[in-house]
Amino acid sequence: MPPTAAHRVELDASGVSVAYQRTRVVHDVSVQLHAGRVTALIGPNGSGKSTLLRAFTRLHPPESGHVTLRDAEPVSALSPRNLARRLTLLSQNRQAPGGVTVREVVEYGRHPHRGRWGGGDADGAAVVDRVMTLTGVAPLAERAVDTLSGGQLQRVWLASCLAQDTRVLLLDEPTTFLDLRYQVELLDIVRDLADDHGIAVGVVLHDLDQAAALADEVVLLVAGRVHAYGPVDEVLTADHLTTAYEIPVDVDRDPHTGHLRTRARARHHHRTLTGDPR
Ligand SMILES: Nc1ncnc2c1ncn2[C@@H]1O[C@H](COP(=O)(O)OP(=O)(O)OP(=O)(O)O)[C@@H](O)[C@H]1O
Repeated sequence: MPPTAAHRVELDASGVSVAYQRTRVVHDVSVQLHAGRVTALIGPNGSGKSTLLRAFTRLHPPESGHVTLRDAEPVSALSPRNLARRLTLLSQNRQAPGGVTVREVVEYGRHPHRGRWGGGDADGAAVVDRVMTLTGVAPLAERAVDTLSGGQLQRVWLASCLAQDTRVLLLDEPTTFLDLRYQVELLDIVRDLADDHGIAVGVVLHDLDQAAALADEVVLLVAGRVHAYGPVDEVLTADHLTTAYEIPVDVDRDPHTGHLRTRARARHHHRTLTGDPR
């Protein structure tokens, strides 16, 4: 179902273009993230997904276009502290700091809610405990983060983002490094945050079936431009995906879940079917 008036716009990106040095890699992209909705950003490697998320947070300010939050507040005008109260980004390849515990990293997520001298965050301890339990990192609380596995660390970063308690949650390939169980659990957590807490989620995913199962809307980027944008069924079509990924993609519906299912056709399928021994 398309977003309704009940789904307020939490982040509105309009005509956003982004460049590295002089090379423009995102071209005139307009996307809205709505309260209680999950928007998946998909597209081939290098199509601009991460760059776009970074532009939303002004880590990489757009060269043109506008990014505004609820009530038309421009992201560019907010103080770092106010911005950190409004949106958070779980980015790829964060480096684990040395000599810091899991609990300290998660507590760091509360920084925009603390007063100048570190006090004034009455809910902080409860929020930190809650998000550590939610993400399954509570048993690791006193471990040094630089001793964790990739998947454990990814969940700590997620907990730290959730501790920020923002209306907009941006996730860049959050299932990377996670084993099967935690991939499913993370996607469940994200869906619950949208459904139960009205969070607006923008998430970069490479797994198209995960996007189909999780998202309400999908943005398909190709070479920095929006190739298709809309409800899952309208974007995850064989035509769009075959054009975007330049490989034949079949789409059908999982009879058990009702979600769309995608399958890229490899050349060896053809050889197997035709009995070609090469
Ligand atoms: N720091 C940088 N300096 C110069 N060019 C960059 C930089 N970071 C990314 N790019 C280029 O910008 C384009 C978009 O990259 P981006 O990382 O946003 O794509 P992506 O869709 O997230 O890719 P992937 O799926 O591989 O993570 C690519 O051509 C990339 O090479």
